Amino acid sequence: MLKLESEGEAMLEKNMTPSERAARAAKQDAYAAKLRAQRSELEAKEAAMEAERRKAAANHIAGTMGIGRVAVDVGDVRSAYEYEIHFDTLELYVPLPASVTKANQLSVDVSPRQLSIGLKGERQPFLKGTFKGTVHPDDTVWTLEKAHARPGSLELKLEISKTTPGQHWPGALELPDGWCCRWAQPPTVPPAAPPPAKPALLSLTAPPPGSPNDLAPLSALAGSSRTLEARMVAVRPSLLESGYAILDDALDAPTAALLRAELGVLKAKGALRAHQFGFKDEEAGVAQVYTKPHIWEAETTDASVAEAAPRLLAALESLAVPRAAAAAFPTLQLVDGRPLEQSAGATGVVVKLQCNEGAGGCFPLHYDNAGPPSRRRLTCLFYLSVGWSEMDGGELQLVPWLGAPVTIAPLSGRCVLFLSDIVLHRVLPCRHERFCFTIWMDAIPSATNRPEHLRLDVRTVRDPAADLRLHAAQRLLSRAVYDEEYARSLSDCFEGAPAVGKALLAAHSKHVHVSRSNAAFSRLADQARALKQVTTPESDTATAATLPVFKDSPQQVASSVVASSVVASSVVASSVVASSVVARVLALDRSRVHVKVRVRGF
Ligand SMILES: O=C(O)CCC(=O)C(=O)O
Ligand SMILES: [Fe+2]
Repeated sequence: MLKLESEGEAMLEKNMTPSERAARAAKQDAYAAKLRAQRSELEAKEAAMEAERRKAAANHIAGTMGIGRVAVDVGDVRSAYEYEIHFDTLELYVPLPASVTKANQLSVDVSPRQLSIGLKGERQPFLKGTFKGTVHPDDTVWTLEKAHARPGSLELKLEISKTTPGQHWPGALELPDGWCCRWAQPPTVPPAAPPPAKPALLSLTAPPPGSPNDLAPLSALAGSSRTLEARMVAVRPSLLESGYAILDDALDAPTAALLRAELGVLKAKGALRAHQFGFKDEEAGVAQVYTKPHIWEAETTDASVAEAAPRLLAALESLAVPRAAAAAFPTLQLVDGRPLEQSAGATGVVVKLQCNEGAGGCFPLHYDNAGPPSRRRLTCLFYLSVGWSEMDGGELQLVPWLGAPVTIAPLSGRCVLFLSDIVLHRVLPCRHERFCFTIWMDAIPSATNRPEHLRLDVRTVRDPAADLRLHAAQRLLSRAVYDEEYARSLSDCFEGAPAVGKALLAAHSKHVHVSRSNAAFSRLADQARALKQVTTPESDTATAATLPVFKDSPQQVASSVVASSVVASSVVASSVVASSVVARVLALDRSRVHVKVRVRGF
């Protein structure tokens, strides 16, 4: 019964008949019932909405229309990718290796169930997974954006349409078991912080007190091959575009000193043997084995090494150079040092330990892969000469095809990488004992010495500089083009063994003579020689005088300008970014200035 509030209503009720009063009460009851029904309907609706909201909130946490950061064990990388799931799209944000600056470096493959993202030319993608729902691959947009969490670097943004809008997705991608991002780089380093002055790639920690000259603990090297890989990735453009790259401080000072000491022990124990090489004397028609003066060597597989320096072997093994190089240069199709299938114990990797005696030990011009049966693709040299000075000699000289020779001091800790079948090189005479080790890495069988690398159709070579710059067929022309340089390097190296030197020189001249009997070949060689003379500064003559001190005489100013342009062209020619360039005037005459250029901070 409704309570009557107003005085007027009370008066009305007083004057009503009983039947009127009953009818009125029924009407009021019906109205109240209707109100109650309406209220409970409203409450039910609100409850349903609240349930919806709670469900949506629960789903949000589980990933539907949610966002997530997927942390995977990727070494230094904090997250593999981030995602946002919207009503009808999935957005992924994938951090990229520092080497990626353009979208066309990436290979992005989207199928209805799978995603794979990698660097073009690399065998393995760095991110792959199965979508937690299905997508329209054709309705996918991907762009490179500045990574909001890592200033200075880029990330890949993918917008992918879900096939069923509004569908619940419990996350974005299912990653394969044990998946690991292969390009690990350190985004944890705050971008504003200055990088460490010269981080060493590979470091054996200092020996614990009381165990001098101990190479343990090698566990300190765990992860250093990843650092080496990252530094190799950074020089990949230089290696692939100019054929060589230089990594300074690849070994830190204590590590280099320890390795050098171990090599010294090997030498002292007689575990290094004199360098020998086979050479077929065409006149005699038989292959002979000769000894190269003042060069002592051993391979790490030699029993003498395992016996004399077992810790050295363990240390070299721990540096994991082949694994890092195979991962950093996938287009070279290198083996990675693990035993090869079907070839009992062979790995395709050779590690040579070397000592050049100071009595002039050197190497004449050669390619490390001169043709079959060699499969060498990458040469990695590590120098160990503590306190090297210019007086000591023993520089490695690379001769990029028709380009300016690059003279590289064997500075302790320095690593030089070059393509074994494409970079002609020699070692200048040593005036001081010099230690180093070389790691040669083979490529898979079909990757080197292919038929087109072993013959030269002279009619198809239009521009001998450009066409053969990175082509192993340059080896066929090399002796004719660098005739005098081969001869000079042979004389330098066999000064102490004149009979051998004479035989080698005669064989070289004969080789050039025979190949030049083909007129087309000879023309091509001359064309290449002409180009070589244009691009090769005469850099290894006369006495040094420092360049930038000249200020007063016009001739001196002019010489600075000429020298600077030579410096600039050498730097460009060698595709190197230099932090400092030292140019030295070696000789000055009326028309030319001969400069020696040293580039630091590759
Ligand atoms: O000692 C060097 O710097 C390089 C040696 C070399 O070229 C070789 O062993 O093939
Ligand atoms: Fe070599």
